[in-house]
Amino acid sequence: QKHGKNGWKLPPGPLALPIIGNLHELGNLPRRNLQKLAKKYGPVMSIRLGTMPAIVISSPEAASLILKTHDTSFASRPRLQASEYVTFGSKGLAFAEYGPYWRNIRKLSTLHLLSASKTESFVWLRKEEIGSLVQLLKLAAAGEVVDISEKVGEVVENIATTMILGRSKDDDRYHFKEIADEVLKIAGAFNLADYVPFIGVLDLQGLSRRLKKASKQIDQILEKIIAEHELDSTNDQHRDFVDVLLLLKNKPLNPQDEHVYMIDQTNIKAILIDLISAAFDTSATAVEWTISELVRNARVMEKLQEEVQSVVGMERMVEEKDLGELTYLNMVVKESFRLRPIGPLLVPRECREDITIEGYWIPKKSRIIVNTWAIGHDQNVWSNNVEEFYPERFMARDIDVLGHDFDLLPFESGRRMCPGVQLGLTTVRLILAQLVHCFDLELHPNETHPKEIDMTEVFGLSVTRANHLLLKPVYRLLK
Ligand code: HEM
Repeated sequence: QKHGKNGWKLPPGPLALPIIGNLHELGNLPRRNLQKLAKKYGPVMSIRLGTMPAIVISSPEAASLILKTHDTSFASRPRLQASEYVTFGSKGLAFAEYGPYWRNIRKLSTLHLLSASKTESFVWLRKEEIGSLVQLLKLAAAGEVVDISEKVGEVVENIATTMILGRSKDDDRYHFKEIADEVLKIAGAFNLADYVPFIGVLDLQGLSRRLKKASKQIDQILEKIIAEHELDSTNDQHRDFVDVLLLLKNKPLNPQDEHVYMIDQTNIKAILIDLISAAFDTSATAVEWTISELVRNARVMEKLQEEVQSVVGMERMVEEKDLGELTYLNMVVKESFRLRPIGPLLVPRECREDITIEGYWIPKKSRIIVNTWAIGHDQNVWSNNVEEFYPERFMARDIDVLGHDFDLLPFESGRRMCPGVQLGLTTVRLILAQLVHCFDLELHPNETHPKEIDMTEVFGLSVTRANHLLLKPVYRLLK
């Protein structure tokens, strides 16, 4: 259907095939193919994903219309098979339908886990975990090649699991990383079950099978964790987020709501796995891509090391309180988000009502895809050196990453904006500053030139490195 009420038309877009719509045009790198199509059809483009209408947004102005001017109309999420399986019927936070349940869960996760003051209260944890990473690399610094991706992944995992789940008695950190990676890969795939339900049941991509397996594993681990917490409920000195949720179990989330929501064991598991998956991959991936770019761009690496050295000196490690003074580091992180956004197509939203924007009709239930990668690679928004890793471009442009500037949206903007932004930014900046300050990161002996570093990507809800980043750390502090 091309027309809405009063003859309003859908935004322009490519012709859609029967049944599959435009799914065949997405290819292995959907963000690039969608960018090419948007160059032809415009920044508000209409496509069909199987039987579902979708709107692709590819300019800062159009993103501002969707995420700011009409934010409430676009603040829901589609029901994806991945979130149905993994978060027990989308009962978590990230894929919950817009409404009072989502609002309450978001509020309580922010209050008890993600607010600026909560993030601040875990300074000791980041110091301990990143400190252990430095010690480990120092031991290897005699010339060994280190799997930086794995080590950074472990640090981020330990920080997130300790904040959310507390410390396990036997120090078994539950090994969520692989499961979280798998879940995000599947959630980001264009799953036929979500778009052409009658073909989806055949599970031609094998995604349903993988989801069932992951969901079973997640369930078993979370049941174990919750049981451990219930046994240990007398100890209220070290209350973690699971304890907070257990205290709220089977009680009304907000007695003033018209429909009063309670959280039971299933809701608790859904909220936990949602937060764990959202926290892991994102921060670790941001660190990996930024280090990869720094090693490829020796000039930027040197300038960053000089900045940290001038603020911190060579006698000690970086402290979290130093971060505010590291302005070049901030530019480096922003440039990394621009060039290699962690979520290039962000997390899909769903339109809650029929609406007309800029004279175009957007039908209720349309998927909204914001192509932040296309915005970051648009020469009209930046300049003609968009492919270059050039942090200095932020010297002349006072752009923040907190959703006020639609040119750069790593955490998106509006009601569904990432609530983990403080935690994510602090963790990413601190790990980066510490690694480049304590070590010179040299190439793997098989790579003779920095530009040879393999930068192959795997597409998912977040875009990760296909192969681990292997480097040789050489300790450089005086102590
Ligand atoms: C560098 C790190 C991170 C990046 C780049 C990032 C990015 C994003 C993006 C793009 C979204 C989609 C927002 C939208 O659709 O409007 C999102 C949502 C979300 N993020 Fe993050 N994130 C990061 C770290 C974290 C951390 C550490 C947490 C902590 C648990 C977290 C929790 C969430 C949650 C719960 C949502 C869903 C919010 C909702 O639907 O209401 N993120 N994130």
